[in-house]
Amino acid sequence: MRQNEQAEAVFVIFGSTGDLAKRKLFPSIFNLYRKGNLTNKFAIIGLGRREWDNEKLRSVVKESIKEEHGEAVAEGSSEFLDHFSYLSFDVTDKDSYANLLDEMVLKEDEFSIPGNRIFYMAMAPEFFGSIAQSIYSSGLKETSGWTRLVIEKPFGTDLSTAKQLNEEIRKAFSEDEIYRIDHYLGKEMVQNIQVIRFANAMFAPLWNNRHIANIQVTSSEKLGVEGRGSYYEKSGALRDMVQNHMLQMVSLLAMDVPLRLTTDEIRSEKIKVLRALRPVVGETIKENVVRAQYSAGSVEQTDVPGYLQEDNVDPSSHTETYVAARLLIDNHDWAGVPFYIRTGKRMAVKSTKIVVEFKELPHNLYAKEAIKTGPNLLIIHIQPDEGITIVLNGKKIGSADTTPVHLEYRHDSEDRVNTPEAYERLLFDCMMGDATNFAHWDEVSLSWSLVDAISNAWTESDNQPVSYKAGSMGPKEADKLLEADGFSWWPVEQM
Ligand SMILES: NC(=O)C1=CN([C@@H]2O[C@H](COP(=O)(O)OP(=O)(O)OC[C@H]3O[C@@H](n4cnc5c(N)ncnc54)[C@H](OP(=O)(O)O)[C@@H]3O)[C@@H](O)[C@H]2O)C=CC1
Ligand SMILES: O=C1O[C@H](COP(=O)(O)O)[C@@H](O)[C@H](O)[C@H]1O
Repeated sequence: MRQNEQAEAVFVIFGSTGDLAKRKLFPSIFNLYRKGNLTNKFAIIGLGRREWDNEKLRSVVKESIKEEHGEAVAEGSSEFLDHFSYLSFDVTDKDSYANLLDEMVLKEDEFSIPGNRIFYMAMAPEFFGSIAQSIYSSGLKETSGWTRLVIEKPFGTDLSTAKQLNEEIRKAFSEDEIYRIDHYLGKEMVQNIQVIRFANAMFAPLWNNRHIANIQVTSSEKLGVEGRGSYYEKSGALRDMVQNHMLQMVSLLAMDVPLRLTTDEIRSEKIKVLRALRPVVGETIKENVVRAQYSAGSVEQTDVPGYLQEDNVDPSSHTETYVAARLLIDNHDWAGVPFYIRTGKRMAVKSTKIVVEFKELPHNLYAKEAIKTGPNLLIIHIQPDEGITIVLNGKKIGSADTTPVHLEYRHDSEDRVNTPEAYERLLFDCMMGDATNFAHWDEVSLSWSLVDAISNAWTESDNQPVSYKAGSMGPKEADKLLEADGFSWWPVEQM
């Protein structure tokens, strides 16, 4: 994150009494304040239907600070908490917006804020369009400063609903005022993908189908649906993770070198990748996508129910909790290189990792029948550990044999103390007007097209999810996906 830059704005949180605000937004805003990335010229106006008052909101914010930083820091946060106020507010009631305008003007005056306004939609997506239009029609955008709209996921449930939502918000905000959150784009090591690729002479020339055999992107979770059964039933892993986080990582891995490190140039290269992704349609679904659902099992020695036994889940549901896919990019650099992605809930480990497997040398003197050399790998550890590993072949000490040598760089705990969390980084970028790590509409619409094609092919072929045991690394069908190409998943557990 850039140092010595400070934001001055009123920040309106629609849904400030909810889970996201408490767990992610309040701690992130506090961290920005603590690090000096907010001046005293800021105010947070929290909205929700509950009959809270300023004191109640401040006590919730204080509690979230305490959970992250402990009692002493929370006790010393009163100056920060003074910037928070609360309005009981029903987003469907037009009169509420007039009260909000009064409150904003009051706060701008109190904290000498130069009219900059951020509207953060931390609410159920069905409200996004109408809130944006009410912001516009109630004059909340008429200010001497800038206005920005931050939108949480999910951005639609398919291409058609996403288009409709986009049209609604575009009536009130221009594309460059809209910040569509994908929190993976705020993760330290996701942001590092571009640096690793574009700032290293040892990778840049090799980053193509002449030298790379395949790329594997895994995001596995130990958690189940955690009380979000009704949302997840309609979403499944395909819409919940693939449409956004997984395809964003694929586009960062496959994008061409941008002309400059500007928002427009980077986005335009990412968009080209999404345009070149081969749609998985009709019969090709069977060889390219695995759809699965967890059955009862054990995660960390604790018995857990299967998906069908979770609360608010239809006991005969066909919703997938796991997806693995082979994606192909039809362009000059990537033709013939499979990008394998997999994501699932209730798996053996929480791990997000990228493994880039390089092609073997055409003539390797050391690759003899008895002595096998392995491929070179670049592993990007995104979470829970952060860093990179490069796997090379070296000589086994005292022997003529070769052995894999791991060169590791992991962020140690000292580095990580001051590492901003994804939301903190993204909030700061939004305040600074940097939309690079937010999804442009073209990215959203292209990824929905790909996901809709998969979803339609599943429906047309009456494809049902296969089963995997909770606590495993997914179904055997996902292994076969790679075996068919002569590859296998690199383990993400011990790497
Ligand atoms: N929680 C998370 O970890 C994540 C959440 N998200 C997204 O963030 C958004 C919010 O999620 P989350 O915080 O979990 O949801 P919650 O259900 O916890 O909170 C919903 C919020 O919306 C408010 N609300 C609902 N209806 C109205 C209304 N008519 N007028 C005013 N306020 C209303 C609620 O206030 P009240 O109850 O006081 O009316 C509450 O503050 C969703 O889009 C979700 O997909 C994305 C990633 C992660
Ligand atoms: O967007 C989402 O992401 C989380 C996983 O995020 P992570 O940062 O913990 O990897 C996932 O649990 C959730 O279902 C999904 O909506």
